Amino acid sequence: MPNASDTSMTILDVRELVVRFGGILAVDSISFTAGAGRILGLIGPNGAGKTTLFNCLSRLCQPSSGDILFRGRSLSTVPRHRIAREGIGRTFQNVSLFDHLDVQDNVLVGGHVAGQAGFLAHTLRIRRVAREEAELRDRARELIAFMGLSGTEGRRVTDLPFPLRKRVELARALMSRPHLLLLDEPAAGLNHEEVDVLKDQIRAIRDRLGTAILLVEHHMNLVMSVSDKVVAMNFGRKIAEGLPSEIARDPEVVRTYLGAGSS
Ligand SMILES: Nc1ncnc2c1ncn2[C@@H]1O[C@H](COP(=O)(O)OP(=O)(O)OP(=O)(O)O)[C@@H](O)[C@H]1O
Repeated sequence: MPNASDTSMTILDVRELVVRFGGILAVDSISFTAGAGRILGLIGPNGAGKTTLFNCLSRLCQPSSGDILFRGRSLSTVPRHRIAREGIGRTFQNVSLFDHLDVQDNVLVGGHVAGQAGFLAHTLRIRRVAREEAELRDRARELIAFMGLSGTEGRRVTDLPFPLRKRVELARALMSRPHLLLLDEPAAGLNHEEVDVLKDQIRAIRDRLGTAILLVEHHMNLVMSVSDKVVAMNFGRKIAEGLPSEIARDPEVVRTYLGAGSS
């Protein structure tokens, strides 16, 4: 059983992070760590600051102060377009795929951010690129199977039901072999059976690929059953941090969130 306070293998170290939007303090001096190969659940009611924090991790949002260390290095100077190369992958709350492409090509897109050959080399079609392409295709095939999408490779993503589109997005995020995967409400729009499948897939990403996951989610059952550690937020502040069982009985969490009619 992982220990929530074990920081010996820290992959993410959020230090006194503050984000202001004009007069609004969206993130109010948040600090926490996430372990390598562990699942961290981030919960809180609407407006708690989860998305803002999440966006800082993928560099879509610039903190007002504080720092985020990823694998011991500050993200403060990493430009947004380099974040995948740094080893951070993400999915979006509203699935974001290339509608005119099929499943395989959508997944392949995720591999090109991590490719070594670069755009010019791709254009010239040199041998190294051909080899790299073949490797990427193999990996895409593996991940498509891993996400239970075998047989859909040639289908346009717009022809797939929503739960499968979400899986395509996950497979694409995994193509770059992220050390940390940011999942923004992956259970949104899924029914009970689909959430059960998602639970298994999230655990498999941790256990078989060794990827750390930061999970922002309103679906309490999902968060509590897959997370190794949970951080609870309210009004931009961290109100609790610990094992799911500790968070579930934390009085402030119960008062501000769990008692507010969650799933
Ligand atoms: N771009 C922005 N400009 C101004 N205020 C913002 C902006 N983004 C977020 N906020 C405010 O910051 C606070 C935190 O919002 P945030 O979206 O991070 O919360 P959240 O926990 O993700 O909520 P939800 O669960 O509804 O997605 C809210 O008061 C919100 O209105």
